[in-house]
Amino acid sequence: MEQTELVKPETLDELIKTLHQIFQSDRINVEEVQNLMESYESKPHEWRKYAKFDQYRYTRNLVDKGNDKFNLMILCWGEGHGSSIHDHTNSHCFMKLLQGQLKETLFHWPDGKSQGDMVTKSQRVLQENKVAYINDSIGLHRVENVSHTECAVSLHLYSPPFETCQTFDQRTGHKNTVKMTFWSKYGERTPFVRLVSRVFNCINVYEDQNQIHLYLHSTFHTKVTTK
Ligand SMILES: N[C@@H](CS(=O)O)C(=O)O
Ligand SMILES: [Fe+2]
Repeated sequence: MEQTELVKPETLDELIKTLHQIFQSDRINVEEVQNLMESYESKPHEWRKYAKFDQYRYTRNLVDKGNDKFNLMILCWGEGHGSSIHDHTNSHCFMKLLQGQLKETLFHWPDGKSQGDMVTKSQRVLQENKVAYINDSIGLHRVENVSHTECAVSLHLYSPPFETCQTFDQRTGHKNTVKMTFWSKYGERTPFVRLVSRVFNCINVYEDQNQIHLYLHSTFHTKVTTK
């Protein structure tokens, strides 16, 4: 496939600009995107504002909507955090390590007949600045920050964008459809129910594991946490 000469992006903004150019075309050259993302050298001060962590699980933070051709997001993985085994809803998925290390385990799709554990295909540890690629024809995966002392940050590009995926039970291969949400968008924490905030006359509502935080209107912003 034809490839334009790509200049190494010096900043995250330059990388995003070039991604916009590449994704104008309807045909995607996976190697080209992978090389481009790999050539950007991670500089924490450029992405720190998007990197919002949660205590309990990995977070998904939207960086750019790519003219609706792709979603670019930063995922933040605390010590021991990991994803369930999941698919990528017929999209391309590129994952670049911005900080730390992540273990990726690939699985075969369950065949629906055999009982028992899902079959592992391969496993690797991704190092800083490296880019992994997966789509549904390659298989399913689970990503984990196995470190007990270091967090990890990764940059994900999905094209076309998707909002639901399927997760799989490793022991049985049974699947569930799940909705995927953003912990923050463009560096701002995502309110979780706008309606609730109107009813309760509060500024924002955030869900955080099984706690709900209401930020109430008052001279001083009051935080109320419910169980
Ligand atoms: N695909 C996952 C992250 S990962 O485990 O590849 C997600 O978008 O949440
Ligand atoms: Fe994934």
